Amino acid sequence: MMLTKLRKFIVNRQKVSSWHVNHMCSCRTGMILKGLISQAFLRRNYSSLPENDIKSLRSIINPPMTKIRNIGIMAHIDAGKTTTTERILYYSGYTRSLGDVDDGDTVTDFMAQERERGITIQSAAVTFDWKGYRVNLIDTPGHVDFTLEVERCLRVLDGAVAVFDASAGVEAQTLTVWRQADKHHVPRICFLNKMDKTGASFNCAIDSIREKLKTKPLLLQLPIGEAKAFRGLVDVVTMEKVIWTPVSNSDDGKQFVREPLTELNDPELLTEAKEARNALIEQVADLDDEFADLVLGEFIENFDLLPAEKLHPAIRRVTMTQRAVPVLCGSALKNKGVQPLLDAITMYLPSPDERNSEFLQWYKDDLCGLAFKVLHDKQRGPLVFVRIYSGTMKPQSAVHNINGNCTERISRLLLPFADQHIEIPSLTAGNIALAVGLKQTSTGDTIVSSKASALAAARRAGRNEGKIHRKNMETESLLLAGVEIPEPVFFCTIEPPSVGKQPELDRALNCLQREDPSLKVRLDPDSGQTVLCGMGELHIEIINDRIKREYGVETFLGPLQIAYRETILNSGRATDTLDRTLGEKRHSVTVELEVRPCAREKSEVVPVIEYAENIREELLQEFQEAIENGIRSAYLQGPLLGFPVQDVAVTLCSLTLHPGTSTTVVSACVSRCVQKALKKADQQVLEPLMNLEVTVTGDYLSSILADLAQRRGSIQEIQSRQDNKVVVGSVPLAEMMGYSTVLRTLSSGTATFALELSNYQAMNLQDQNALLSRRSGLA
Ligand SMILES: Nc1nc2c(ncn2[C@@H]2O[C@H](COP(=O)(O)OP(=O)(O)OP(=O)(O)O)[C@@H](O)[C@H]2O)c(=O)[nH]1
Repeated sequence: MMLTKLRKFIVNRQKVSSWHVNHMCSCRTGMILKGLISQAFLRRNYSSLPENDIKSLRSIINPPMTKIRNIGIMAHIDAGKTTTTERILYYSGYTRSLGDVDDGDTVTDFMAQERERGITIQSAAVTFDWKGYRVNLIDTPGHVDFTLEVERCLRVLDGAVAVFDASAGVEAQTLTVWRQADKHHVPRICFLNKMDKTGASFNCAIDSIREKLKTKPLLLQLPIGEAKAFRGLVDVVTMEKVIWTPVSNSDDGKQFVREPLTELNDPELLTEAKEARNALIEQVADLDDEFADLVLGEFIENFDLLPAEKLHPAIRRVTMTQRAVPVLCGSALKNKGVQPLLDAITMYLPSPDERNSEFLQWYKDDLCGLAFKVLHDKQRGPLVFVRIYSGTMKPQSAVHNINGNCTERISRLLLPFADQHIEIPSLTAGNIALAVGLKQTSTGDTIVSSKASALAAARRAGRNEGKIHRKNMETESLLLAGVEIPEPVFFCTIEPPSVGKQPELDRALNCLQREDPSLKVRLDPDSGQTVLCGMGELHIEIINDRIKREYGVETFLGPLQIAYRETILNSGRATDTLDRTLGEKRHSVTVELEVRPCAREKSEVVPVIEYAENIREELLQEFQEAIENGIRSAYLQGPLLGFPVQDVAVTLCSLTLHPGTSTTVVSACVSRCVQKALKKADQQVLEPLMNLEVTVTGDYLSSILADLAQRRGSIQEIQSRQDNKVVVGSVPLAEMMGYSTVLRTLSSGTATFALELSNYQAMNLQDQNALLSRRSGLA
């Protein structure tokens, strides 16, 4: 019997490690302290799922694809994603008590650091059932430092819920995440949370969604009361009033009353709701021809006669095609509005088979999945979250990793139910699985059933396009698109307490890198020290913290430094020869090349490579690759300070090769020659320029502006948002070290800020000289 095969065991959350980062800060000292105090509650016990839920597993192990929803929750820091997720798990029966972020006992924020800091650092996947639907929910972090984590999740999601603080409307990070969701064409629903909060305004929040997100909000609900008076909502589609009232001393929001809105029970609200419904019908008819035909044909005289059952599918169509976004409201903290949100998720967001996945035709029924997250569990080793796109995944089976070109064995397969992992015998397409035993798989890898299956799919893909692919192109075409990994902007050295501990540190860094591709680790060629490169101060701080806590290695961090870039202001030309005899063989190459400035749209360390006409035609593929490798390696270390070079084009003017010269010698000579040419040009240091958004109450605005002026900041605009001012501008990263502490002091802990890389800009001569002197130890 299926049930007997289910072995249930508890995951000790503190042993499960994981990862993420970014740079946005909230001044929530009180909350952090509360989190620390609540350490005693960290081991909240979820040892048994309610009996009914265990039974329901029989049906939900492999539900029909149409009944699956892979959903992400995304938002700005503090909008209430974690609180909303907790309520969702509670109402769907997967937890027995309500977790509280402020008490540090939520299910999804399970890393110790998260509980202490009261923030969501890494996204945790949670599976649950709601009214016959299987929902896989990913709680994503709201900090800019963790943008990559958000994007990685968006890649595997079919729909998302954007949670807003109704008193703040659209905030900085929401914009970033919204753009990411646009990029991945993820249909969305908006949830205006915190309707109970002082300053909450449904209309202002809607206006800001319309203006800032440039989208069309579909008002499916109206709030009944705002701020302290918030009691419930009107379902505009069904014209029902939904009220949460405490039942027998319990205020957990499980019970609520849904009743038709009538002239008798609330005439004013009825008029308001009728207007909202008519506007909604017109708006949807404008966006959907099928619905427009229906309305024009049967209901043109009286929209009131249009039944909810006819409106729902039209709303679903415009949501799925991202022509508009349904908006709902509530207060997760006060336990209002979450169940209708769950209904909307199942009703309006797509199932896996409604999303376009072109490559699926090549895999047919063979297994194809994307590893979108790796966690390290001390007992069970790496736990890999896999979104299965086609075929079936089974424990005790081998799978082939296309990126790593290796075959591995899955020992067990788990479903992540709240904070328990349930062992399952198989999982089919559309689901999100947790695979145990994959030791080589990293975040972003594509997993298939075997190498032969990958090749068969490659042949189908090749045939489809009517051309023969080169071997590596075949493989590439079968990879599920990964996530763009942003360049780290901070770095610092990291050392173990003794040389003997270095292997342990290396092992820890290896594991952390598999989890988090935005963490880069390199060896300083001059000092031999290990260097950590990350996305923000918080990123590096958390990595260091995890190495200590989870891997037991005491570490010493060097001072945090900025990742500058270098470029040139005019062209430079150089010639170089490398002539070596190894054994009996002579390797000799002479190169002449020119470097010149070449502005690019994006700040990328990707060289533009050109060839003089006569060279290109005669050049063998292997030598072309050797030349380009040489140029790329020269780009990694600029002539001024050894930072990567950008916005420089290289033209290979001439190349003389002695027959039999190895490609390694060619690469080395080209690399040296590029360095020589760069030195001949006028060089320039580029510094990271950050987009900054500070939200502050009016009283503190002037001191914050004065401080930014001293930081070489430039202010683009100051917006008003409720009682707050939002300062939007840009500032060099070098001036933002320790800004969270300064901001906390300047604003008595009330301000928040978001920082995100804009681009790299030239330093002025004075600052550049000061930097060069500092780096050479002269100042
Ligand atoms: N008034 C009010 N406060 C809320 C509501 N929902 C959450 N909060 C509070 O807002 C704060 C942030 O809530 P979280 O759920 O941690 O928000 P988050 O979006 O997960 O935050 P990060 O993980 O740090 O990005 C906490 O103090 C919550 O108690 C709500 O509906 N109303």
